[in-house]
Amino acid sequence: MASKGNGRVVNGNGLMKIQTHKKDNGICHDDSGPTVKAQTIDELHSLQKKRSAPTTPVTGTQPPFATLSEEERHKQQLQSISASLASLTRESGPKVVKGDPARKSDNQKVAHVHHHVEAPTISVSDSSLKFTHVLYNLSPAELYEQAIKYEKGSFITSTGALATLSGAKTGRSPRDKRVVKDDLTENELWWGKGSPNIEMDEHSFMVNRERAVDYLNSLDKVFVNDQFLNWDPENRIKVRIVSARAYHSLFMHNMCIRPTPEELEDFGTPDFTIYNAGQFPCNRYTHYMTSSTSIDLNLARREMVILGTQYAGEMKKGLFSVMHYLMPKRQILSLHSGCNMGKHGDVALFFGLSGTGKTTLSTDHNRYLIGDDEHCWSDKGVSNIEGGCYAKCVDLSREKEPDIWNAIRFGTVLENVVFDEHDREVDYSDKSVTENTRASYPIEYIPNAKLPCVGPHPKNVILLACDAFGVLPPVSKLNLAQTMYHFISGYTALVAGTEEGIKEPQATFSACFGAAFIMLHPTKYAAMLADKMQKHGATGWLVNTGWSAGSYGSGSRIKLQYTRKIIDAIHSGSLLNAEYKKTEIYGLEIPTEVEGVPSEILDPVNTWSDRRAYKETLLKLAGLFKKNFETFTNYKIGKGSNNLTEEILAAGPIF
Ligand SMILES: Nc1ncnc2c1ncn2[C@@H]1O[C@H](COP(=O)(O)OP(=O)(O)O)[C@@H](O)[C@H]1O
Ligand SMILES: C=C(OP(=O)(O)O)C(=O)O
Ligand SMILES: [Ca+2]
Ligand SMILES: [Mn+2]
Repeated sequence: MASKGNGRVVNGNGLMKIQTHKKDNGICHDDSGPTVKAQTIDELHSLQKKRSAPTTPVTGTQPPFATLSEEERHKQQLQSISASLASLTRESGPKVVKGDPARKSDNQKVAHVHHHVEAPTISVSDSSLKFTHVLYNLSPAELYEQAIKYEKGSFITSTGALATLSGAKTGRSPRDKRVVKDDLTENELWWGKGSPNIEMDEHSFMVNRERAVDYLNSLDKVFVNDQFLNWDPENRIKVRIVSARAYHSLFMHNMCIRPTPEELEDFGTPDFTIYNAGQFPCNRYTHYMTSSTSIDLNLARREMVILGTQYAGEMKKGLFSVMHYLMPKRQILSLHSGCNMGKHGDVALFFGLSGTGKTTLSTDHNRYLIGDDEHCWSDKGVSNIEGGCYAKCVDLSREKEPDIWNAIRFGTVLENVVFDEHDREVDYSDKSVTENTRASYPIEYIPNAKLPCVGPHPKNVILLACDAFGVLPPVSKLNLAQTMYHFISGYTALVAGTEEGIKEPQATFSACFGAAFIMLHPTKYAAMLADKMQKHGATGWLVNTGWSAGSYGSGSRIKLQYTRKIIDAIHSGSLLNAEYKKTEIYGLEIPTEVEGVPSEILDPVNTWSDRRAYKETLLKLAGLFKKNFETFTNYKIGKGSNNLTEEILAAGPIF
């Protein structure tokens, strides 16, 4: 709208606007609205987006009077990112600039403040002549736009979550994990039978690292997340994740601890860096490679390289492995467990393998959630390693798991789910893509999250096993030796291929309920756990979240509602004072009554119609426990002349 000299006003469409009053009496106000401050459409659009650095990339609207120190800080930060992306063998890396290549103005702005990795020398290859744009700590909204624009299979669901596809891999690839064996790690780490640490040499690592870095540098843009691990401020670890997909960047934004703008300003150089080039395969001619997927950990270089898998859980669990190395060095126990706290400060840990209920049971409407998967137990108490949760969503229902259901909204990454193409309602029962559908959300999406995610020493240590054989009691109270026995065993049972009818359950034993992630020998973690439980008077429990009244195929999974009642009774302390009886073979103490749970299910023998089949199955599983434990019989738990080791050996099934 323009004002003409004669006082009449012309509308945008050229027609005269009727002037009602134009008096300065202040009674009637001008309702035509203020004019915008923009001179052009582009400027107008630029006003729509408020500047909020530093979690957003540097934009062309940066004030011209930016102080030198701020510029210096940006420069240092860019240099740090450039160094991360630099090729270690070629003459130079690409030119790294911050910002989205799709936004021309950004490029121009940054172009004259950009910094090379190194000045090009005599021999220059084409790769060093291009720019790689760095999308640095983008916000969820920006990452949504990137994903939807550029990543096939990205959609917004009816509740606002970002649905993505992880590609060919919909779960972790533990057999493709490699750890660099050098003079230090050779002696420090757990190698050999049962260990997750499959060796590779430094040179092969560098081949894969170069491959990942070259791939990332060949792209127009990469995502960089600078974040933290561990809510214990004294033991916080700075991590950088370089990735090629907005999906990966948003996933890590949710899963790691999000820095405040101030913390990001002072981030400096990371303690650990992940190069995720998951879309690109490793070269199978590279020594130690047995497939085109490789997840490589180099503790000396503090780096991890991912090739040939886009499953995002690989990054989260990869960092967890790093914590399993770093924390015990500081006398801190790292735990594959969920953790929550009651109103009176009573903390419970939930150990268990994938799918046994850590996330489901630690997310409890009546308690504060400290975390669902990865924790540290130090002399001060417990702390969550992560900033988010990663829930299985197969058969998720609003009624049974309302808090997880409600957390699936804007900002949440929904992996591999199936939804209606029009209204985008997710069908959580649909396993067309995979059974391992997942939701990743920031922990504060759970209404009673405990922020900061720390708590006092645990009172209860709950070991979860999904026993598809249906012979373990729904709950047993454990003494310390039994807790150690079951902790080192790390039992659960998987149910094989659901489509092809009924199959035999498959027993899995995974030391410390996380053999895929531990770096040291299991007895190191077990000794620390025993020590801490003893010192702080924690009680151990074994909870079967699996089958009852028969094995998988004839019995059925214990109702979540009953498991929750059992967990409630543990938390309240009422179960500690219940009446107990001892089971045969396993010698487990089982309660005769738990409020809200039918008493007949508490002893599995009562639920099986065929008692002989029960006994056979019980013995079969006991045999598997025994066989698995053989590898540990030569190890001593803890130092000194304690007899815990012998007690632990005697705490397993006896027959
Ligand atoms: N009795 C039960 N206790 C715990 N979980 C159960 C039970 N019955 C069914 N479930 C289901 O099992 C799955 C447990 O998965 P989750 O909590 O994500 O495991 P984890 O975090 O240990 O990997 C969830 O889908 C949950 O709904
Ligand atoms: C992310 C994972 O953890 P969990 O299944 O224990 O939640 C995983 O095992 O890939
Ligand atoms: Ca988990
Ligand atoms: Mn979980």
